[in-house]
Amino acid sequence: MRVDVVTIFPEYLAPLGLSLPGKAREAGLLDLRVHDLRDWTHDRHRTVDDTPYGGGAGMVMKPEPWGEALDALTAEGDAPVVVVPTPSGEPFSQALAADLASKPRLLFACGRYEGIDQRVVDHARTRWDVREVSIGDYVLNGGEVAALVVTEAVVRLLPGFMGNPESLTEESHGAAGLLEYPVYTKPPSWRDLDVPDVLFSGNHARIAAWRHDQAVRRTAERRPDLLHPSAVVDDLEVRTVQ
Ligand SMILES: Nc1ccccc1-c1cnco1
Repeated sequence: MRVDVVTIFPEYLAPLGLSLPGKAREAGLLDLRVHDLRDWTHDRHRTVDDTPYGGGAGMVMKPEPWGEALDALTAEGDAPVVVVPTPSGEPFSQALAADLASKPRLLFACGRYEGIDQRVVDHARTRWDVREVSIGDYVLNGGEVAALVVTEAVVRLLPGFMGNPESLTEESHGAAGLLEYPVYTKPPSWRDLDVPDVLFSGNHARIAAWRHDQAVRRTAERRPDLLHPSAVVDDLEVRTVQ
């Protein structure tokens, strides 16, 4: 997969060179290219923003640099899915991560200030698959953090990336659609807190059943919205109030 990130803060994306995505790059699974939007400006101050039409606080990112950047970056290679992080976007989810992981190329357009001139997105939609994506209902200063989040969630799903793809099924929001069960390691007792006996039983069917039950209970307690209405947890019957 090729991932292009266009930003006025390229150094913000440095963490992508570390850990998970870094490993993916070494393995040749990820071709990551970070670009400075100001490379597509032509004035002495390398201007990327201006005051908003209609008045109001803050500045808006000018369309011209974005148009030139997208033109230049899409002149070669696969047509990208253009991912625009924005608080007004569709909520990012594991399902969306899986969808994006199936694409040959992503191009993140990271906005700052009060946002990018709407015509950039409108024009991009005439040429590419554009996904406006929110990583949550809170305010950030720009799209770079969201690009880091989405890239990590997508890259770890690439075939050949995770050493043990089985773990993808049991983690929170994995294939099982549940939160993950509690995990333990040595020592068997720590500050008077003991590891559940079932995990020492050696009975793999019993351990698997206990883990599934813990995952369902935890999901019912913390995220009943993830459970189907018909799910029943022992004496806990999860109902949705219509
Ligand atoms: N708040 C923001 C400001 C700029 C670009 C993205 C965001 C964002 C994305 N997901 C939540 O917020």
